[in-house]
Amino acid sequence: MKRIYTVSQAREADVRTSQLHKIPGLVLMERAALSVSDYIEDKYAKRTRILCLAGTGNNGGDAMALCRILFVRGFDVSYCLLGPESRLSESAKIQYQSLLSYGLSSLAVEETDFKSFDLIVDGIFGIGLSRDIQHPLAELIGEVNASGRPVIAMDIPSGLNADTGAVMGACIRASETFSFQFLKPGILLGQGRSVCGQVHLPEIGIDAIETGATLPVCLALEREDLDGFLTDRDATGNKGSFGKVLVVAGSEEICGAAVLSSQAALLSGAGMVRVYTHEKNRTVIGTAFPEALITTYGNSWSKDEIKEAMDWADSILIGPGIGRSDQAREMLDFVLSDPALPAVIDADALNLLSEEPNSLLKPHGKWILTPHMGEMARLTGKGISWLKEHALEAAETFARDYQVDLILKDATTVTALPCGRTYLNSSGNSGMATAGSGDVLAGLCAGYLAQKINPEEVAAYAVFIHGMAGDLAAAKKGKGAMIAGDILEALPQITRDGGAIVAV
Ligand SMILES: NC(=O)C1=CN([C@@H]2O[C@H](COP(=O)(O)OP(=O)(O)OC[C@H]3O[C@@H](n4cnc5c(N)ncnc54)[C@H](OP(=O)(O)O)[C@@H]3O)[C@@H](O)[C@H]2O)[C@@H](O)CC1
Ligand SMILES: Nc1ncnc2c1ncn2[C@@H]1O[C@H](COP(=O)(O)OP(=O)(O)O)[C@@H](O)[C@H]1O
Ligand SMILES: [K+]
Repeated sequence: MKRIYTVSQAREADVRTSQLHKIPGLVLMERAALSVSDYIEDKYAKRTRILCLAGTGNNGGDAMALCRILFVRGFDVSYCLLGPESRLSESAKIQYQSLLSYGLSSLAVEETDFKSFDLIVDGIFGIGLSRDIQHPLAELIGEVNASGRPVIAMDIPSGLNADTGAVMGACIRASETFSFQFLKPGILLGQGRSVCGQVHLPEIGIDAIETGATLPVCLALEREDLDGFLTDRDATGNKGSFGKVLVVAGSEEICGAAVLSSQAALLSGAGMVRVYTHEKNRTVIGTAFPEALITTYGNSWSKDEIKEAMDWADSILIGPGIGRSDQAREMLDFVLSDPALPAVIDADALNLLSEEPNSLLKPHGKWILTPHMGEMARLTGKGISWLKEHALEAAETFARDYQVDLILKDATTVTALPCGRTYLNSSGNSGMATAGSGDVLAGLCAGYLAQKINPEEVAAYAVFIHGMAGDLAAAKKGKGAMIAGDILEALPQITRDGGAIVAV
């Protein structure tokens, strides 16, 4: 599991390390530069022409320290200092003076042809970027990007907001990013994934900070974390003991969502799935998914029937394809009046809730909400572009205010828990932007909930596994051709192998 630190958390960790362990910032800077120079030495020949672009802050200090180390190691390296000497931070000034002592002075940037270098190092801005980049640096960044040369970004590509992933005026498009010690949210959110390239996380000796109510922990799951998630299936278990899922899905006009979500619930390992749907769907669901139990309603639905199904179930999923009719609203109200049943609330159920979000405030147990950005916009009244720039904050606030697990689906899905812990998902790909993909995720969540597998963290793990299945589907079919059924089909490939879950 990787830690993700916001700018203020990264700064707090730096200060803490310096104060508690008496390690000066210069030592951390040296280690940051060493981690990149070791990498360059492994990957590039000594004749490689390298240009380090250095701003006046500590990010520039990192780049100048790197320039010195590479020079001492025999590389053909130069640097451009992008700003007056008078603006240099304390540590950057020391790095600059050290370079001068080796006889290395800064190239004049206006006379520098970026194309004449084989590798460019971006140390213009790091986490200290505080406003939009403007002329002339914005044009310079454009020229670096247009040069077509590989770029290694120190800490974060210059111009990327480290907290949100928004591009601030202009942004370096890096082929590789060395994020020192901790990931930053902006590397995964917003434009981060498209401008960071391959991300490295070198240890440079910064202490992890203790995090509490004021500092929520943000994490990224990795494949190894799944080892402890799915426990061995009890050899003596039966279909009743492996969890029963009630899926309230589909309506008179819509059927596919019910099939996809209920199949995902069963493929998660749950013992039984019962679909509660409109009678018109019985034949289609029975044919497409003969393993499902099916209970149907017609023009009117029966409270007794759905209550009986809820009493039977260990978890419920409500929403995919239920529409926004009065009937759907009544069913949703009834289902949510049972605080004991763990529930996944998806799709149309979220749209219905957005008409009266206060109903989320009534007492409840485990509720997982799975909005995409459009549904989140309706739930919160905020615009989609605002939400995209504030995904982390929006998800954390919603989870805390309504005491629900909030899965905010996007290219990088944010899962926020009411306790303050948040996950940014790193699996998955753009091929998953295909109709029905979200239904599969909702079914997975309900399936794991019914099995009572690590209920606290189940939402984040389901998102990660869903993304892994999407990656397998993309490998097999291609991102353009894969459909939600391919994600379903890939789920069984994520299997246990000697205690470790591996994608085969
Ligand atoms: N501390 C540690 O222990 C370690 C820290 N490390 C490194 O330090 C980095 C953080 O360094 P930092 O705080 O000095 O900020 P940095 O990103 O260099 O930029 C600040 C300068 O930019 C300026 N500026 C901002 N926006 C601007 C704009 N749009 N256009 C123009 N100017 C703008 C700003 O000016 P001001 O806002 O004050 O006017 C200031 O002069 C971090 O990312 C990592 O690489 C590593 O060495 C590991 C150990
Ligand atoms: N570019 C992308 N990269 C990774 N995952 C994506 C991307 N686009 C969409 N997804 C994932 O695909 C799923 C789409 O869900 P949703 O929008 O609810 O689809 P639907 O309503 O059609 O089922 C979500 O889990 C989302 O995180
Ligand atoms: K940078």
